Amino acid sequence: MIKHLELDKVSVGYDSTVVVHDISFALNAGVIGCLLGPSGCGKTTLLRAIAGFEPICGGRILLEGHEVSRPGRHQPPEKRQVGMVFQDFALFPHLSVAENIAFGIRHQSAPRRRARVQELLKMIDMAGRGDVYPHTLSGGQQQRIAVARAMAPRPRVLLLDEPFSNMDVELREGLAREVRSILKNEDITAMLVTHDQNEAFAFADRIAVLNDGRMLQWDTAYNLYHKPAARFVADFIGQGRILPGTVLNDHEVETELGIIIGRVPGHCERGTPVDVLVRPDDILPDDNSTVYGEVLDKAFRGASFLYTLRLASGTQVICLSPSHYNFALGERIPLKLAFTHLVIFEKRHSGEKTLKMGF
Ligand SMILES: Nc1ncnc2c1ncn2[C@@H]1O[C@H](COP(=O)(O)OP(=O)(O)OP(=O)(O)O)[C@@H](O)[C@H]1O
Repeated sequence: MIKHLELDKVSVGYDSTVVVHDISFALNAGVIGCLLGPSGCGKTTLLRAIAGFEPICGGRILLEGHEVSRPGRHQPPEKRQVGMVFQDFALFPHLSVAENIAFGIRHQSAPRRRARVQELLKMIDMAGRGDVYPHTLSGGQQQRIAVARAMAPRPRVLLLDEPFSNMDVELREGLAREVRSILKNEDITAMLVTHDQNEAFAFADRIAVLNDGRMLQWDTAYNLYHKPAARFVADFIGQGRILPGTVLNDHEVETELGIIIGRVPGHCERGTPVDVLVRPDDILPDDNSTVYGEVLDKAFRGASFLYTLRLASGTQVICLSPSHYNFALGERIPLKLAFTHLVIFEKRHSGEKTLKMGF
């Protein structure tokens, strides 16, 4: 399988300050990746290095197997055949929708150009609207046109820098899903930058979680949620709380809620104190249980309630339950464990080192 985009220990800096350290991952043809992380973690810097706008100070970047960046040498952006989509669409206001899409293929023959524009208009669900001007369209329509324009020359890789962050929150996920299916339709290899995990989950096949210029995990959305490789990933992705526990053996951890079964890393001996990650879907109300939590807060989500519960020790956990369990604030509710993945970390006071999680 050809690796369309490959980063091999890439570091990027400004002047003498390195802001992105040792990043390695690869995208096969047609795969959509994402750089996800908080503000200032280096996402845009890395995307700009892939596009060729920033030189790198360590490692190598390869496009379709060809080296395009290494320290002291890099191919300019216009030679890389990389498409870019930006947050502000950057459409040309004086050009029609069709002319915007045709911009990157203006050197092709008129019949080829027309055919490609019609094909893309159809793909973005705007067939017959090629003559209108961008300002008459919604933000979502304008962003789909920006994507079509970037796709027109069939780039090796399409890079998208926070393309949905100008949209209303309710529209973002839907648009991310729509654009994903447009890219998948043409088998485009792409890389998205975002700080919004819902967008990342809706859009990407593989996600790199970055913090402070370092990549902590390169994985599927499912694994980032259920098998976080570092405490930061566990905190940043999804909701969850930490429950103190004690290792009993290589497959059991004892907690206040009962014994949790999973794979415990080999170096954790019996008696090791650990922090157990508890997701809202790891706990359920159960009338037959003898362990209780007091309802401190509840949020109605239609099909479900999200309860914040205080256990007897004072530890708080979150419980996502079907909405027919309608408990009152202050009520004590019986709970059972519904763990499918055991994720444990060394106690905070021993530093941020992650125990390889068991699951
Ligand atoms: N042109 C520049 N010169 C010097 N430092 C820069 C420059 N651009 C970014 N930085 C620094 O590099 C680090 C990473 O910035 P970058 O913009 O890549 O982060 P980001 O994750 O994309 O953040 P955001 O989500 O806020 O856009 C930050 O500390 C930032 O201050």
